[in-house]
Amino acid sequence: MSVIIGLTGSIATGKSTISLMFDDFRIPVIDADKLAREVVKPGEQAYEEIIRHFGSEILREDKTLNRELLGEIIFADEQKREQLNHIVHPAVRKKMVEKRDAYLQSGYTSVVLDIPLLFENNLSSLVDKTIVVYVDEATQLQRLMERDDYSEAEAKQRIKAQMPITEKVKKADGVIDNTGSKFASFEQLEKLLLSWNILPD
Ligand SMILES: CC(C)(COP(=O)(O)OP(=O)(O)OC[C@H]1O[C@@H](n2cnc3c(N)ncnc32)[C@H](O)[C@@H]1O)[C@@H](O)C(=O)NCCC(=O)NCCS
Ligand SMILES: Nc1ncnc2c1ncn2[C@@H]1O[C@H](COP(=O)(O)OP(=O)(O)OP(=O)(O)O)[C@@H](O)[C@H]1O
Repeated sequence: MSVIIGLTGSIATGKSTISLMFDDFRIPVIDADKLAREVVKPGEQAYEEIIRHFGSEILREDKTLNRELLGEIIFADEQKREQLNHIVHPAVRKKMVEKRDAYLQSGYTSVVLDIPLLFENNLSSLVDKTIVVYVDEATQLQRLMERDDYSEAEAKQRIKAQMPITEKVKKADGVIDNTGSKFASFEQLEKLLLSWNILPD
């Protein structure tokens, strides 16, 4: 029997950090953020739609998307964020399902979908179990500011664009508290997978 794991959390709580650890269990990970970058490459349908909605000012000189500028726009304006989500999310979802099914067909019995907005977008039906990567809000803010060099205001704006991490914890089947060391988080992941009887493929 196969198990699809939905890995989520809030911005900068450590999803990517935990997702790398699945390598040790030989469980493949499908990264929604990565797919969201692929579907907006020049020539893709979502790329054309973004230009129609946001204008060609949203492009860099080399015609690729100016992600920094688009981020500034959509995290400051909920309506614009919804417009972008409406363009990008269906394409990401389609690619995720295709990749998930390809892994299952090739014999993997466990697959991870790393989806930042899993609960916001009601995507629980795509997975069998959910893991939320948690850190307290002060740690989240500090790690986000350090990683992306954001001001406190910029970081808070991005945190506010998602469901609070405490709400996500309530919805999770399993929680990894990533406030401590990466090794402590790895141990929690290992324990969780064993408790679900998920062994390396
Ligand atoms: C606005 C964009 C261009 C900014 O790009 P940038 O390279 O700076 O950030 P990146 O894509 O690495 O996202 C970083 C984190 O921001 C958060 N985030 C991204 N988009 C959103 C959104 N629409 N709503 C809430 N949080 C978001 C996620 O936690 C994500 O992990 C980009 O985030 C984007 O295209 N967002 C829309 C697609 C989306 O929702 N992606 C997230 C999951 S599919
Ligand atoms: N246990 C930890 N101890 C110290 N730093 C950590 C730990 N886990 C993650 N970090 C750091 O915190 C930052 C955020 O982690 P990461 O990029 O994995 O978060 P994310 O949830 O994937 O973010 P996003 O939602 O933006 O994709 C990174 O700089 C990472 O190196």
